[in-house]
Amino acid sequence: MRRIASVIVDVPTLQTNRPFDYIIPVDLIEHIEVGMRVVVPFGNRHIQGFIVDFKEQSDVKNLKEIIEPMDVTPVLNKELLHLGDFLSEKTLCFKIAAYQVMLPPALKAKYDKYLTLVQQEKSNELPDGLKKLFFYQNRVNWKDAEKFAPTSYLYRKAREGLFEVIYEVKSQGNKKKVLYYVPTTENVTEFQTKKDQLPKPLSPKQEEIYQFFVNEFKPHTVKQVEEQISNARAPLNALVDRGLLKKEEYEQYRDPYVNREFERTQPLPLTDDQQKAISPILQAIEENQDGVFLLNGVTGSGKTEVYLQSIQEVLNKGKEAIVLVPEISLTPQMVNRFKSRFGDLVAVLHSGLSLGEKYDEWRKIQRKEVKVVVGARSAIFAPFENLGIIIIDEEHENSYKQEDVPRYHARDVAIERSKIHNCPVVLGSATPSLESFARAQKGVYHLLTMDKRMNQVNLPTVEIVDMREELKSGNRSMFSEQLFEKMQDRIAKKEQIVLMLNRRGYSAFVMCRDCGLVVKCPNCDISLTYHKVTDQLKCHYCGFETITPKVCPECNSNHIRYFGTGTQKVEEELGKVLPEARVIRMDVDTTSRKGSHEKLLAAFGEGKADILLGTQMIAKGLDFPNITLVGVLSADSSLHIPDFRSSEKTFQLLTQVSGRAGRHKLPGEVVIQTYTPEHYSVQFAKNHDYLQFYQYEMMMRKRGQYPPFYYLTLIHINHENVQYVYSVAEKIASFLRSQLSPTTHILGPAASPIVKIKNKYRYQVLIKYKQDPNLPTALKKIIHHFHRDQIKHGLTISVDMDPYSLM
Ligand SMILES: Nc1ncnc2c1ncn2[C@@H]1O[C@H](COP(=O)(O)OP(=O)(O)OP(=O)(O)O)[C@@H](O)[C@H]1O
Ligand SMILES: [Zn+2]
Ligand SMILES: [Zn+2]
Repeated sequence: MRRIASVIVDVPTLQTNRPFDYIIPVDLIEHIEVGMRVVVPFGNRHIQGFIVDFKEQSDVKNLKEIIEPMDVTPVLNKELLHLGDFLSEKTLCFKIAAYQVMLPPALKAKYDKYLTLVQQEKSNELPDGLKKLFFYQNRVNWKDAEKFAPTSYLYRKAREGLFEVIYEVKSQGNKKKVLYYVPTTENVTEFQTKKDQLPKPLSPKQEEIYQFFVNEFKPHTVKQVEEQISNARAPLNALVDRGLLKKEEYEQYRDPYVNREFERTQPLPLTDDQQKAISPILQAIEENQDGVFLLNGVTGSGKTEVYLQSIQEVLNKGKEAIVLVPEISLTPQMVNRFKSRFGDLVAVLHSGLSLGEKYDEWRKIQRKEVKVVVGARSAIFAPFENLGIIIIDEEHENSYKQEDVPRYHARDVAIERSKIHNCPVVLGSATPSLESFARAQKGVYHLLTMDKRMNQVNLPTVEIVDMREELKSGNRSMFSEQLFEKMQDRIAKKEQIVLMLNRRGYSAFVMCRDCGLVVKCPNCDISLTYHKVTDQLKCHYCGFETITPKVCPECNSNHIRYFGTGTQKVEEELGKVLPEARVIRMDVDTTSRKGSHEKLLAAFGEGKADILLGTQMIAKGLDFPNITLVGVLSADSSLHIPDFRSSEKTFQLLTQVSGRAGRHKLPGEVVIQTYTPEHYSVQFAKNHDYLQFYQYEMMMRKRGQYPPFYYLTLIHINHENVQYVYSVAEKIASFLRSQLSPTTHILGPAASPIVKIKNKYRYQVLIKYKQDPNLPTALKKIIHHFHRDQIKHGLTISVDMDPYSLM
């Protein structure tokens, strides 16, 4: 008899990072399963927790009882619970944080629980009160339902499939409601009586609609009525006035792609290159072999088709697939390729969806209504139970690493899941991360190469322009002569242009020309970003906002103005020098509204603009046949970020954006403007030479003792008092020196590149090591030791076992 449940409670502290035992109430014993969430008493509160195990007995006396289950079916299956342990080991996070990150955010927010009646035909079996509730609504609040039926009855029937339990996030934010016209009586007979008792007869049109409701006695929308009766709105409202109908709003099932039609595509005959690349993948699928394939295919080599046909094989075997793409390239273009091939079998998860939409997509996965998930990082936790492949497109992207707790990398989770499911992982990129390529070179990953573009199309020719020379020869514009001439040429030929402003770690700021003051955030050590539309200055770390000062706060000069070649400024300049060009601008400002990203790209795809101007968000994934020119306005700004990966990032960005040109029949050209033309990132990008870049960069990494030669761990220590931060950081560093191997390097403590965020000073200790078995224990000891100070004094110590941002 399972009498006792072990529960991980939702209190993220060191003391609670272990299961607590609770008694299962007798009437719930048959409903409760491992992986469900429950409400339990904890101290004098009621909190959430996850059941991780059952026990016959407990060593603890006076156990409390579980108050109620929150789920009808487990939200975490056995595998996901295991992944939770894996995450908590690997990233040193609390278990509860690991479980939470695997669930859609709607399940973490405050919500109401509803029931919907799935088996309509059985409505007669319902207890009377409940029957009435369902008569009027297609969903009933759980609390209301409990007034008419015992809780255990509701759970039992839900498990039998009579109801479905739905969680509705309480915030009104993004709910989609639809207006229904509802009969005001309980049944048709009363409806007819009520009509007969009306003082005046119905008009012919009203009569028609009345009959419509008699025939189908349930709530209808205007649209539903108008499928049979035209111009129904006015008479419907008249029937409301006359008391036969009432208006009610219900929420709709939200499918973000519901009104989109996808033309079905068929598999393309593969080229020889694609054939060579896919066959070991298909073999691994066939033989249920885990293993990692690194698909290194140049831009436009047809990697997507390799993914699609691998997935087809997986589906043929009755299994499921996860495809991760970077958030920013979750463009409709990418999504369409999967939807067009696999139709309704595809669920899409990205940050543009509302909480409710995300939850709906997640439920489709859980209920096995879909077989393929295309999504950003967190889609790696899709609750599939029969995975046949995991694909990570643009595997070099930093966005696969989560910067918050739990600080996991989706690639690591993918590999862990592939071992459980005995399925392959495919990492695809034209510019793989150094770490992955090094593993492939060592034979840890299986390297697959596609070094030619589709249909013998050449990679675009790349011209490097030294902007220092331009300036010397008197060109003060932001466009070099070469780029400007080519832009004129393309506009005349009605071909399209992509202009990228490399803004990594760089944005418009306000500076005083007299005293040099840059306006900074009062809470954070970072310059405020200028937003032209609102004429405001904003902090990207803490959200601080202020209007732009008209005089310098330091010296009172009125020569204060905004700097930085922001996209807005380029747009203005284009308006002056190429007034005939139609420009679409894409940056954080123009894409902040839901769906705007996709609208802008669609417009560009339809040829409604000559120039697509944007930040690095336009560098990836776009596949438009008419783009024949790519211009990069400032190749170097990403080179000067204090990060050992800045050369790699620059090379990747330049190669990716170049890859947008000349992908189909028309040949492509690229112009890269730079102040450091001699830099190897720029030079190797010019020749599309990944291999040479790799070799050179590996040499640099070896010299600097950076990954992939060394592993890194970064500890951040934050507090309002700078002396206190420093002394804690000192203690941590010297403790580590006493514990770790002599071959491990401990750098710091040092002030972080961003010294202050949200009024907290930041110090860091960086650990570089090849192998250090004592490291996890030493780190855990540090966390234990400072635990009290963290809670009491607002100290924060964060540990990142694989940092991608060293700021
Ligand atoms: N076997 C094939 N036959 C004909 N066309 C193909 C084939 N495979 C792919 N294509 C087409 O080639 C183009 C480039 O393919 P795709 O976009 O997949 O490249 P990619 O390798 O993902 O490039 P990037 O890394 O730049 O995104 C697409 O328009 C695609 O439809
Ligand atoms: Zn000044
Ligand atoms: Zn700030």
